[in-house]
Amino acid sequence: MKDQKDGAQDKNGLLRNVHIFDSTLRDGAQGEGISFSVQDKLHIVRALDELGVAFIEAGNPGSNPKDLEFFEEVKKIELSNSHLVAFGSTRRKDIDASSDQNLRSLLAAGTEYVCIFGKTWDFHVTEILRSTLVENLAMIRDTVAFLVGEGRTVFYDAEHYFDAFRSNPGYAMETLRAAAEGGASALVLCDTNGGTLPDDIQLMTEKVVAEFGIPVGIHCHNDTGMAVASSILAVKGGAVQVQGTMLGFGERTGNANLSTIIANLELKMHIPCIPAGRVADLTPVARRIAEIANINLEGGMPFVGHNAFAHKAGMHIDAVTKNSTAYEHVPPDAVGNERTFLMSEVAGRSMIIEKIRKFDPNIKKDTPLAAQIVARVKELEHEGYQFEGAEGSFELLVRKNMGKYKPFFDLHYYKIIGEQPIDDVTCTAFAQVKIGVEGEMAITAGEGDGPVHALDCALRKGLERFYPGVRQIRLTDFKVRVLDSRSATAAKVRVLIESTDGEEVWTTVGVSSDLIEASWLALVDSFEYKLITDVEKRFRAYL
Ligand SMILES: CC(=O)SCCNC(=O)CCNC(=O)[C@H](O)C(C)(C)COP(=O)(O)OP(=O)(O)OC[C@H]1O[C@@H](n2cnc3c(N)ncnc32)[C@H](O)[C@@H]1OP(=O)(O)O
Ligand SMILES: CC(=O)C(=O)O
Repeated sequence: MKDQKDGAQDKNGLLRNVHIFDSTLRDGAQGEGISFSVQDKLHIVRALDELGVAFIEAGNPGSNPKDLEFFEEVKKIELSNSHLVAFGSTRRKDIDASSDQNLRSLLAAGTEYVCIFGKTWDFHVTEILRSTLVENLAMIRDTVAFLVGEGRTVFYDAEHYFDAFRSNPGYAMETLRAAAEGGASALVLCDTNGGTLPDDIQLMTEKVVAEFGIPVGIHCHNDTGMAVASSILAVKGGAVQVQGTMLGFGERTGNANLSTIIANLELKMHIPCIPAGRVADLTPVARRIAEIANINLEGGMPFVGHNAFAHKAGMHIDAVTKNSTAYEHVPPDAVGNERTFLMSEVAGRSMIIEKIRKFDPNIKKDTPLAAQIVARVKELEHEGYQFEGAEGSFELLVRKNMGKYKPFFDLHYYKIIGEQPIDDVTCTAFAQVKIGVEGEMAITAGEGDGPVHALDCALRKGLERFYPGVRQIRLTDFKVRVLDSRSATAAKVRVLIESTDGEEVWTTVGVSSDLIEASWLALVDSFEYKLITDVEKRFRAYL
């Protein structure tokens, strides 16, 4: 790494002015609820390499057999943009570096890069290591020198650097000097407890940058909610390596979120930190990593969340359709995300017009139809509907109001019989449905694990004969929300059903004071949505 102004070309010929050091697989794995299998780790390595982070801290080979197995497996992957880094601590006190088992494991991992953390804070040396300040300096110097002697490039993580500097600045600097003397290639300042504010981070980073002729890095935890800001200010203070985790995974409140940092460095500060053009892969990579980690990516996460470019207020939607910069700080596709408009009672005609254009590209904003649909949406939202997350039902509503909808079946009745669960029998409900399709009647029955499942089975059986496409529908989510809990059993409920046919995913909504009826309404919308879109697909294929 060189000076930020010059940029640095690594051995793959990539120019980066700041190096991103991803610790998702190490510090991220210390987050609650995160447990990566070896396969998960390999998938994440591929995703990060595709994004082009410079370094992937892949784990602690001295920690557990899973990390050891991972280091064996990862050798088989050829990386295009990233370098793997093995992580561990300085040698144990009062022994030779060469006989330290953890350091032996680090060498066995076979990575060119190694990251070593050591104690910077005098209090940690005496109270946690229970050693002397002099021995700690020797542990740092010996460890780095030993690994460098074995041909490794060593980054030195100064644990608790900022607390240490406040407590005993002279000793904090001595620890960094010990690492530099050992041959460290970067000094990384860690806000381990995450309690330092961004302006202090910048000042204390500047001091180290001025003192040592070695690249300086930053590693922030998010305990004050400012890890991203602190990392950015450290860069302003001269740091050229930023450590963090994708999506901010990590112990306690997490680590600095690299998806936010990368976007800000690239798009706001114009500091290259991943290969040119790759910032447009940020959202798909972030979502893939969330998927692998089995964590729900927060909708409101900057740049990559589902809501990062979702507009709901009518006036905002109107403005964005005229000129997106009116309410967007960057174009969503700059980070691989998408703009969405959320349908709700606070929407206006512009929002509706965008939806209607799918069916009639020539429609104008002042058409009475737009006002009619807005009024109907607002009326239904007043009754308890919510179309924001129910695009399927909203689309049917638009079609019905435009006269572009013909029902596929008529319901004559449905009946539910609840059963007490019997040992070894999973079905707890029975439903009967009578429908008519173009003059023909069908009475079908279904058993299910609960009344909605039973209704789904009965309706599906009735429709399959006429519309074989319904066999592809699978219900993937079912959510119930009580709308007025003060009315006890008479309260209205809103049911949202998510369905898929393997290609598309759609959500539908039903509202009633009766849970079964609300579920039925959402279920019928789901089937109708599938049927109408199938008809249209066939029609388009025919054309
Ligand atoms: C800030 C950070 O995130 S640092 C990384 C923290 N990550 C982890 O702890 C996850 C991986 N850790 C592990 O798997 C285990 O802790 C191991 C395998 C590394 C060590 O396990 P054990 O040998 O059973 O030790 P244990 O975890 O109970 O205690 C830690 C030991 O390391 C010592 N230690 C802590 N930091 C350092 C350091 N920088 N250099 C040398 N020794 C250290 C402690 O003094 C303690 O030794 P002691 O019992 O002689 O006082
Ligand atoms: C090294 C590290 O993870 C820390 O100090 O926070």
